[in-house]
Amino acid sequence: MNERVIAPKSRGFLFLDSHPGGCRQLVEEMWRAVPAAPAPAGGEGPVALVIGSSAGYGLAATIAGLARVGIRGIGVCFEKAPARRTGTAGWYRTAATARLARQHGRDFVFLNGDAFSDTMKEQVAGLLVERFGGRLDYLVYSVAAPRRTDPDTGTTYASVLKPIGSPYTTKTLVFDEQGAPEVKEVTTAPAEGDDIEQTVEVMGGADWERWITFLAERSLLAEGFATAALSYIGSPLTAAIYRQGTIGAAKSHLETTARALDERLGKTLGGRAVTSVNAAAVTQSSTAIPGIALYVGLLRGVLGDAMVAPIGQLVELWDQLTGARPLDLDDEGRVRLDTWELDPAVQSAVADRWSTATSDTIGELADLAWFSDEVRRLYGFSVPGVDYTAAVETEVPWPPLTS
Ligand SMILES: NC(=O)c1ccc[n+]([C@@H]2O[C@H](COP(=O)([O-])OP(=O)(O)OC[C@H]3O[C@@H](n4cnc5c(N)ncnc54)[C@H](O)[C@@H]3O)[C@@H](O)[C@H]2O)c1
Repeated sequence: MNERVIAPKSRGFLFLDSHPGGCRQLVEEMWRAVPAAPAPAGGEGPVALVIGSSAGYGLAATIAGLARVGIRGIGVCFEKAPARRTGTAGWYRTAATARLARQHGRDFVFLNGDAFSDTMKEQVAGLLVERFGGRLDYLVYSVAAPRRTDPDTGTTYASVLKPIGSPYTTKTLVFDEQGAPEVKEVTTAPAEGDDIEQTVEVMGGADWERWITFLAERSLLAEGFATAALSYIGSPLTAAIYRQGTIGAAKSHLETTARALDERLGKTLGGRAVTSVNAAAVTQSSTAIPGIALYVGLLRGVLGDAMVAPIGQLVELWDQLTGARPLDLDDEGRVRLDTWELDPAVQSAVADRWSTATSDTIGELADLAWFSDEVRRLYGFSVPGVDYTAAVETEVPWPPLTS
C-alpha cells in the first residue's frame, strides 16, 4: 500500500509522476468513445497482438479493438513499475485497460518488456500457442522508441530527430516556469555520420518484419492475417524535421517494408500488410519533436473539435482491417487517416497562423488550454471529475496473466 497525493511536477512537457486515477478515467473515456458494433460472430473474437499498447496510437488500437471488434490476445509495451516515484502513466493505463477488458469478457493479456528482443517474441509465441489456439489474426505495430538492440548482432541503435542536409530553424512553443507560453526559434543541426541509418534501424520496418517472420516460421499466423504499422506524413510546416528528416527516412523504410510484407503475406496466407498514416496527436513521443507542439496547438486553433482523436482514427483502421469497411489505400498502398489534417484549406489556415505566431499572439492563434491539458492528460492530470487533493494508491499491480 502506498497512498499519497500526487502533484503534477514537470520539466518541460515531461512529468515526473503520473496519476493512477486520472489514467484510469481517461482509458474509460476512450472506451466510451468507441461506437458500439455488433458482437463478433461465433462468440469468440479474433486474436490480435498490439505492440506499443500502453500509450498514444497503440493504446487507441487496443481499446478500439477490444470495444468494437471484440479482439482477444496480447498487448506489449515497455513501462516502469511504481517505485520511489509513481509508475509510468502507461503502467496505470494498462491496468485500467485490462480491467475493462475483463469486465467485458475479453481474454486480453499484457506483457511488459522490450518488443525488440527475441525473448519477448518467444513469450508472445508461447502465449499464442497455450492460450489463443496458435493463430494470430491481426498485428498492430505502434512502437515509438529512442533505441533498439538488434538481437542478431547485439548492436544498439539510437534514433535522432534531425533534418537532413542543412540545419533547420523552426518556431517552437515552450512554456516558462510560470506556465506562460513562449514562441521561440530553435535550430537543429543536420544529421551527421550514420544518424540516418541508426534512426532507420530503430523506427523503420526491421522489427515489424522480424515479428512477422518469427511468428510465420512457427506457423502462428492465421489464413487472411492482416497487419498495420503506424506512420506519419504531416504538414509542409514540419516537413524538414519530420518527413524529410531522419524520422521520415525511417517512415519511408517502414512503408517499403509494408509493401514487401504485403506481397509475401498475400502469397502465403492471403494476408495483408499496410501502413496506416495517422494524424498529428499530442503524445509523449510527438511533443519531443521540435515545432510539433506549436503545430498541433495551431491545428487545434483552426479545427477545434473537428480534430479526430486517435481513438476515432483507430476505430476506422479496425473497420478497414476487419473488412467492416473496404480497405481504402492511397497510391502508395497506405491507409490514410490524416486526410482531415492535410486538407489544403486547413493547412493554409495553419500556415497563416504559424507565420504570425509570436509569444504575444499565440494565445489567440492556438488552442493553448487544450494543448496544455492534453500534455497533462498524458500523465493522468487535468481529467475532469478526479479529485487531485485526495490520496491515491500508487502500488497498482500489473494485470496478472491468469484469467
Ligand atoms: N503522435 C503522433 O502525432 C503520431 C502521428 C502519426 C503516427 N504516429 C506513429 O504512431 C506510432 C506510435 O507513436 P505514439 O506517438 O503513439 O507514441 P507513444 O510514445 O504515445 O507510445 C509508444 C508506445 O510504444 C511502447 N514502447 C516503446 N518502446 C518499446 C519497446 N522497446 N518495447 C515495447 N514497447 C515499447 C510504449 O510503451 C508505448 O506503448 C509511431 O510509429 C508514430 O510514428 C504518431
